[in-house]
Amino acid sequence: MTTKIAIFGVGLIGGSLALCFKGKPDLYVTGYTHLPELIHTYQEREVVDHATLSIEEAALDADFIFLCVPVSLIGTYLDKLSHLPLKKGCIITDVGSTKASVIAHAEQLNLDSVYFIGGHPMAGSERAGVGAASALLFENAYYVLTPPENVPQDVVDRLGHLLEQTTRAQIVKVEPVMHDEIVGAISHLPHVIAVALVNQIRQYNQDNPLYRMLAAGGFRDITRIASSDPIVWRDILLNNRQIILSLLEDWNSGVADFIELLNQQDSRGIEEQFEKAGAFRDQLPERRKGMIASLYDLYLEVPDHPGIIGKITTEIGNQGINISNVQIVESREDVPGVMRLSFRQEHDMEKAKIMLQDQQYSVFV
Ligand SMILES: NC(=O)c1ccc[n+]([C@@H]2O[C@H](COP(=O)([O-])OP(=O)(O)OC[C@H]3O[C@@H](n4cnc5c(N)ncnc54)[C@H](O)[C@@H]3O)[C@@H](O)[C@H]2O)c1
Ligand SMILES: O=C(O)C(=O)C[C@]1(C(=O)O)C=C[C@@H](O)C=C1
Repeated sequence: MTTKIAIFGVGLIGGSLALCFKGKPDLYVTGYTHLPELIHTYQEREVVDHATLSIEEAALDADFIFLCVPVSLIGTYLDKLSHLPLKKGCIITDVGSTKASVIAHAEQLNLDSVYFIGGHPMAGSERAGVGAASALLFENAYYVLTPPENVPQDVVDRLGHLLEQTTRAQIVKVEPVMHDEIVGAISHLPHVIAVALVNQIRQYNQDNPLYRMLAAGGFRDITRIASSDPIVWRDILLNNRQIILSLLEDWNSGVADFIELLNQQDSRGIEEQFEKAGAFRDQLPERRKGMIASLYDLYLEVPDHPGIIGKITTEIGNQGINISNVQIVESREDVPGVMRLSFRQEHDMEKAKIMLQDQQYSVFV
């Protein structure tokens, strides 16, 4: 019998889940979007079996519903679904980066013979949208589930089994408030710090462009996540604000400690900070999945000619090479624009590189 899965919000996470489910025996994936223009994109990229603008069409006969929209919209869609005659036994879950408020919202609803189980895959990227989706995103990552006590174990197992089989992630159960505290510290706080740091340097750079020019590995390593989606992160930070505010107080006291060490010229104290941090960081689990490696990037300088982007992408497409994402990284009047082409397969990137170099483009990986 076919298991029907509805995905609301086929972006980075929803699209990656869709790619994990699609094509597996007896699974049928429907993608819901509120934007008509995205229907075509989903079909073109073949991420779902069917795409629709109708909540009812996606949800009414679904066995599983995944809410993969920004955090502030999860409650809105839960409300809408709670008024529909969903299939008996349907499991609704979400992928939101915060859990306590979502669970509290679901508990207030009168869900009749359907279940809500909170979820959060601990994998992602600074990229957004279906173009960045990858079937490999969750491989070996932890996938948190926060099942309410009144949901029977066999129902939780049904969701866990589907996810383990298709995403190859490892399921872990965590209580919602503890989830928000821990994820606040290891994910939300780092995003705030990265953004504040980049904005600090951005201001210095306004007076002296050497800042950006000389920025090397250290700055890039600590700031990748500063390029994350503003709407997704606005929602996460506002939703988890009490916990993040308290974490920022601790952060301030860590900064104050450093100021003191420098004021005192405390060499041993500074060494100790690095020693303690290094010892802890070295114990982090090995990278557990292919997140960034799931996309292979090629950069090329493009002259400022109308239609140049279409020309390049069409020529690559004509060679049978699949591009996963296209982005203009830089466009100023006095320098050529830099175009980033992302590929899911390394051999696609290599083929495109050779083709573009043959055409005298300046290409770098
Ligand atoms: N980005 C990450 O690294 C990451 C990791 C784990 C979980 N999450 C969570 O996953 C969820 C989705 O984030 P994402 O990174 O995939 O973002 P995304 O921007 O790539 O995808 C969001 C999707 O929601 C859709 N959407 C936006 N407004 C909508 C509306 N009003 N109605 C219906 N659909 C709407 C968008 O069209 C898009 O398909 C968020 O709740 C986020 O907290 C993100
Ligand atoms: O690797 C990244 O780019 C991410 O932002 C992934 C990340 C994280 O902070 O680790 C971001 C948000 C999530 O909810 C889970 C994972």
